[in-house]
Amino acid sequence: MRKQVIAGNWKMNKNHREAEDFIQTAKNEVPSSDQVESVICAPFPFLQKLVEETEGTSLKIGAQNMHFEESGAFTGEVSPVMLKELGVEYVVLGHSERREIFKETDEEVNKKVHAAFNHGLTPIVCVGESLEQREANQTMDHVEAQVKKALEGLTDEQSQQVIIAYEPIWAIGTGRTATSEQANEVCTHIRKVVSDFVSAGVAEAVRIQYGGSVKPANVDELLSQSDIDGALVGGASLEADSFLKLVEAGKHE
Ligand SMILES: O=C[C@H](O)COP(=O)(O)O
Repeated sequence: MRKQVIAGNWKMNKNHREAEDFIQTAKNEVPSSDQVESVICAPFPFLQKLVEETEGTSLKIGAQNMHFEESGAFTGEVSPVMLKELGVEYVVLGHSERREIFKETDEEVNKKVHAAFNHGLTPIVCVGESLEQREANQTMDHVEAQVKKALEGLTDEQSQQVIIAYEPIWAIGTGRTATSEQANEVCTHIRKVVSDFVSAGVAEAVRIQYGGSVKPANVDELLSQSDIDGALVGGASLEADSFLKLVEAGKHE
């Protein structure tokens, strides 16, 4: 039985007060549970405060990106060492917005995954196809290539700890969710890719999230699918009530 992971990705939203209000409401409501792990991935300026506020609770804090180098002349970047020092535990890597807008490559994502493990951070690695790729029947090949490159050079144990987030780009922030069957079909394929590329044991244990317009109204059906082990949520993670409903759904799977 895999533990569900419900991760909120706030993207570039909220001010300090709003972040604080969210955490005050959510931190004691998030259950300590064997069934579900709860994470909020916040903008860099809020991380220190959020880590402090959630200490001793079951709500964990993640970043939304980082550089793969420990330090150096990389103006505007944040290193894994800095995140670890703050007490951040997770980091979203290779989100489609990073890949599309900031031109991140599969190679960079792989370097970041290695850097995350070198510094004790759990990577949430995003993969997913565009609408054009889906319509051209390239979804499975595209996602397979992204997963293999992300896991390249990892030990089996590290591969098992990676959280893979399948996010079809056409379903992100559009209100257009993949059907639970569409989402599960790709997540099942990802598990097979991990099985062939790493091992059957790792594939059985690795957690695969779905992301793309997940909300309280559709989360139960998505999480009930055989190969979906949680959700990476943008819009519906911005309000504490809504995030808590998603966590509650994860607890019941
Ligand atoms: O990281 C989260 C995803 O990009 C999904 O965003 P969304 O739930 O607003 O569609």
